[in-house]
Amino acid sequence: MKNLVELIDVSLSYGKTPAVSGLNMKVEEGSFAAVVGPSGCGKSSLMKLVTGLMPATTGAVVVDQHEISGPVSIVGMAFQNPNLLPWRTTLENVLLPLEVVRPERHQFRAKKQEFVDRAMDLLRIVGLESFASHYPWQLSGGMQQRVSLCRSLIHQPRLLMLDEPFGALDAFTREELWDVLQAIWLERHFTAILVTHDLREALYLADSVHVMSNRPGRVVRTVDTSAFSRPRGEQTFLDPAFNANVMDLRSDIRSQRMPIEIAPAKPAGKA
Ligand SMILES: Nc1ncnc2c1ncn2[C@@H]1O[C@H](COP(=O)(O)OP(=O)(O)OP(=O)(O)O)[C@@H](O)[C@H]1O
Repeated sequence: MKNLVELIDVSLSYGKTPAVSGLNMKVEEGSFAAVVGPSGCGKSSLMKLVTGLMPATTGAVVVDQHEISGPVSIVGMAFQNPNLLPWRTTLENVLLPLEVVRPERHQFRAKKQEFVDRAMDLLRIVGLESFASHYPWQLSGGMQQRVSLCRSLIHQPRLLMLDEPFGALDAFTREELWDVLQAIWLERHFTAILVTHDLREALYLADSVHVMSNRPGRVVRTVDTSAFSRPRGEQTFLDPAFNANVMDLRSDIRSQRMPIEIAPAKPAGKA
């Protein structure tokens, strides 16, 4: 299988601050990759590099066999905040990218029924078919995030970038959404890169988990999780190998974290 994304010895600095350095990573077409690491290690910077929103300071970012030098068109993005437009229904929110992005915006009137069918099909997979006419305020946080996932896939991107998409949800809803995302991915088989702080989420969803070092970030270890059969579910959490992997990742990240310096307490009575 060919790589859809490849980062080759990439560095990115913000002024004098190096965010990532010596970053190498490969993501096979059709696979699901996750990126974990200590806070501030450069996970969001990696997202900006792969989508072409930020150019690499040195090194090369290759997407679909081409070294990129600007925003990438084959990508869809989903973030922690679903950012739905409150005056639009679920269906209208999902359709929004097709109304504003080329080439679909020029075909929107002519192909509207086809686009609506496409949106309804996505809403069916995430279990929201009967909420197509509801407004965001009539939906729970988890339902809004499902809509956001459908919106990020409506233009049929080959690459889906997910930046902490479930970070704001409660633990139960989050786990529910893991299965929703897994279901869409199993049906559509796009390539996915998920940035997350949640190690169980990374291991549950991905085929490979890339662990980043402290800033400036680089990949220090890649864990192959393809041994856990799909679809994953309750049985995966009960697998001792899964939990051993969680513990290993936890110790990887702990060893990367900056030590927190705690000033010694001043003796009582002294200013
Ligand atoms: N616009 C900027 N200007 C200066 N420094 C920046 C800028 N954006 C990020 N940084 C620094 O670069 C480093 C990497 O930031 P980035 O947001 O990529 O990390 P992250 O791993 O996504 O962080 P977190 O886990 O806290 O969300 C951080 O130390 C941050 O302080």
